[in-house]
Amino acid sequence: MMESCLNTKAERRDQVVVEDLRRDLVSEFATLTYPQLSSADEQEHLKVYLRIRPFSAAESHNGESQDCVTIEPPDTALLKPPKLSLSARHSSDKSLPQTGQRFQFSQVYGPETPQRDFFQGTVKDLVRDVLEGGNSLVFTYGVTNAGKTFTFLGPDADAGILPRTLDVIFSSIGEQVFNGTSIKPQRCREFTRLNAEQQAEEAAFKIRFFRQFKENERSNASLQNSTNKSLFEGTSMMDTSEQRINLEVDTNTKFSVWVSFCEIYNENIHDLLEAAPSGAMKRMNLRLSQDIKGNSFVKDLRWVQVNTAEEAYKVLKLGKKNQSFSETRLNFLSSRSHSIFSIRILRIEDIGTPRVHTVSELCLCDLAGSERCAKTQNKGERLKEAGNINMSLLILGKCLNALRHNQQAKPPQHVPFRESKLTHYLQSFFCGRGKACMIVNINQCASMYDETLNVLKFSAVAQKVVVLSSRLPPIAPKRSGCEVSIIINTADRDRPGNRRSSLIGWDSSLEDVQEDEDDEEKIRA
Ligand SMILES: Nc1ncnc2c1ncn2[C@@H]1O[C@H](COP(=O)(O)OP(=O)(O)OP(=O)(O)O)[C@@H](O)[C@H]1O
Repeated sequence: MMESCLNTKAERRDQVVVEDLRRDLVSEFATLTYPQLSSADEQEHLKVYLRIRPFSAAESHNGESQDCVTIEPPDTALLKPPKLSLSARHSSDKSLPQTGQRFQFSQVYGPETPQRDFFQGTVKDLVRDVLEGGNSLVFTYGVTNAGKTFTFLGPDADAGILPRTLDVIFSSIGEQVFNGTSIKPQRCREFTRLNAEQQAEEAAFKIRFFRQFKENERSNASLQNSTNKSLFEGTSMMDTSEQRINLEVDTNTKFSVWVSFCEIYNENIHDLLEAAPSGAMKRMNLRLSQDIKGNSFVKDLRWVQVNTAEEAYKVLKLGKKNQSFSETRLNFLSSRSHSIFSIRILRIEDIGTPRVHTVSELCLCDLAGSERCAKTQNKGERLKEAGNINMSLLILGKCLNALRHNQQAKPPQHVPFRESKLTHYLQSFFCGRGKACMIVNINQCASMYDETLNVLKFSAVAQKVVVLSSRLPPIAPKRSGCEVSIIINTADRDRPGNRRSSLIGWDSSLEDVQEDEDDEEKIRA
């Protein structure tokens, strides 16, 4: 973790003026603490988009195409059981739909939808939001082999939402990239200033990191295995030709872009930007922490400053290489972990000592697919992975159900966010940190009817969840927690008469992040 510029805690405490501290905290909590929403809060339903993938040649050949899914544009899908499905054969079970069920979404995208249209209809607005200082979460949901990774990442020649997001961010920022290296995001909404030594460390990491990329390019050229090749080939950013977003900012406004990439694998969090250790060495487990506003963040996760879309894309590719994939019976390249790629944007007024105005985040999660173990015939490690994947998705479902319940009825139910790492991490996005959008992927195969029905039922609940989105004002001079980092790090901090003392108090309370005790025990064991 970055060091604060004040050296000792005692030094900080000496300077706290209690009344100032109280005033700062009151104004912070008045606007930030949910559920006491202020007028600046927005409430909207979780956006849920359905994407139906096309049949593969083998699926068509094997009679999987039985008109199970019909689209009723623009937002409805009708699911009918295939004639030969297990459910249809058990006609005595009256609880099973025999004529079909309709499900409504924010929008339904059919199998012929190009990646570009899908991106523009779903995620592009969230990219605009993050450039304007908002926070957003995008997550994919669906059974294994339904097209989540295709939608999220896509092949190099047909980029998915994530590479397109990177492209739009950098084409919109254009020349206004902040090339300085002295400011780094920290925790959730804070940032810190780096001293010369820390800046040199960051630069050295980046050189080492991108050197790996060159090495991969070389070894990739000699790869015989088509599985690995399809994942890791493509070393340059494709031209997605996405239209830039017009940002109305003056020439002194600059944007500093940082990315991180981690996975949740068997309930452990791994940094995908750290190379996987060789041999019997285990990956380091990272911990979830919370700032005092209740926002979760991964402690000690590596954030890399990227100045171009190509750099960001390389980070994505290298991280992907470290992710846990395996071949399963249903998907030859199945994600066995939930991967979380986060983009943080610091909007900076770059005159004299640069001042950070907002820290915003777009978090993109490609969730591993739920699966029926009988169908996948998984054993050993694959079975354990599947158990963990299914468990965390089940808890996500429970959380959405409880949120939905609490919005409709009393007494409120406990929302079990803490029962899985995934939901614990995502919690703040459902509780006021920003907007959330879910992408549901299905395939239309007759043999997947039961799973598809479950996914669509899950989506129907999600669609009704209301997400609270606190539109945080830009960082106000000498008031917010973020400003603290500037104040305590600037050279003029000892000038008499400023209100630094109360802000220092706020900062030291931010140091007091909560650790997940279970994790700590696990790591010790
Ligand atoms: N819209 C699409 N157009 C063409 N092919 C697609 C589309 N969506 C998915 N596919 C293909 O379907 C197969 C499965 O897709 P993908 O690997 O994205 O599934 P997944 O849901 O991520 O699976 P898992 O959860 O097991 O990782 C891949 O071969 C992919 O190329």
